[in-house]
Amino acid sequence: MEKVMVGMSGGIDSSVTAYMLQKEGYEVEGVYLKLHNRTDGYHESNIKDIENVAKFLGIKYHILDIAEDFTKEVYDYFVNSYLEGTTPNPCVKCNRQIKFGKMLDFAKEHKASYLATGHYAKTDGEFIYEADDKTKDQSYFLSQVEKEALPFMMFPMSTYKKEDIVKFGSKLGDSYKRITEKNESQEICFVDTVYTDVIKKHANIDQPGVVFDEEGNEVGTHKGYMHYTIGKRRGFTVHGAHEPHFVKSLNPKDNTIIVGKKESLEINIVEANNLNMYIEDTNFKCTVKLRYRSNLLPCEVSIKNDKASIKLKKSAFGVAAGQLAVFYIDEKVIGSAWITNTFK
Ligand SMILES: Nc1ncnc2c1ncn2[C@@H]1O[C@H](COP(=O)(O)OP(=O)(O)OP(=O)(O)O)[C@@H](O)[C@H]1O
Repeated sequence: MEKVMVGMSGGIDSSVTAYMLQKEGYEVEGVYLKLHNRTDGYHESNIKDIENVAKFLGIKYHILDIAEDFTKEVYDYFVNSYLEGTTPNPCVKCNRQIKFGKMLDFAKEHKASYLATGHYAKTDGEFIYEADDKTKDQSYFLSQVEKEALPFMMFPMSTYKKEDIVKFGSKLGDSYKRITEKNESQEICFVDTVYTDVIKKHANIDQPGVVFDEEGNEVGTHKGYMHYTIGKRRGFTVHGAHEPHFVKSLNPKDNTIIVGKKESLEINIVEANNLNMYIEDTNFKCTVKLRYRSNLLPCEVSIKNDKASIKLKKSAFGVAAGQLAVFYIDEKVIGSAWITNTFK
């Protein structure tokens, strides 16, 4: 029997994933990653749920304490990005380094042929594709996973709707029902409220500063640059403005922000580095997502010296350095790169 290691979070998707793979005839084992050093009962509660599911299915489960790696690769990067005035994407880092890095290594060490998760995405071992449930699709977050990892990945949720998984799970017995009654996990697993609450633990974010317009005129005040991301339009003052103003850039060095009217935030060219490509081509046409919840924008990409220059067919608004540009052809992810600069 082929073995599959399932990354189990204590949530419904990964719990149903384990059930489905067992029904398909795989030998299933689970692994729970302790990603943070939390002492508030968070891990204990997740592990209890996993234990119940494991008992119900009659499977083995492991606990892997990976908090040190997670802190270094994901958490510190997240905090530092805000200090540097960029907008991070911790889930993308986690998928590459932790879930399909360290957790995959763990699965292989335990002689599993595959690592399955409850992500909403598809893979054929060569590429990643959007999931059928477009409202839950997580292909964006998976696009930095190394090409070498793809043949080992399984996403049994790929063709399902989240609501159907919840309905299905609630009928599987008490251990599953309990999980469906939990609150949905938050978007970023270590952010309980808002990102600024996390950053506050590491820096004094409430240091008022000056707001400039694009011509360099002092036009107002703000609460501290770390409160803002590109495209934000609230929480700062612009004296005498009749139209809404948006954050155009953040300057950590002197704690200033530059704001402009909507049209001044429109950009046509995006530069990105640290590429992770699933194709060999260096000049191609495709569509690109410049943040998770954005539309697919038609573009032309040219890659040179591990840098991508992305020429958009139509201008985009509020594109932030630090976010990921993910390249698609139809539903297929062909690669991704981290945004460094944008130009009109
Ligand atoms: N702490 C963890 N340990 C092991 N695997 C995890 C952990 N957190 C997440 N995963 C895996 O990654 C998948 C996607 O994570 P995400 O945080 O998006 O979960 P989710 O959408 O809330 O899913 P679930 O309902 O399974 O929690 C999960 O379905 C699970 O397979």
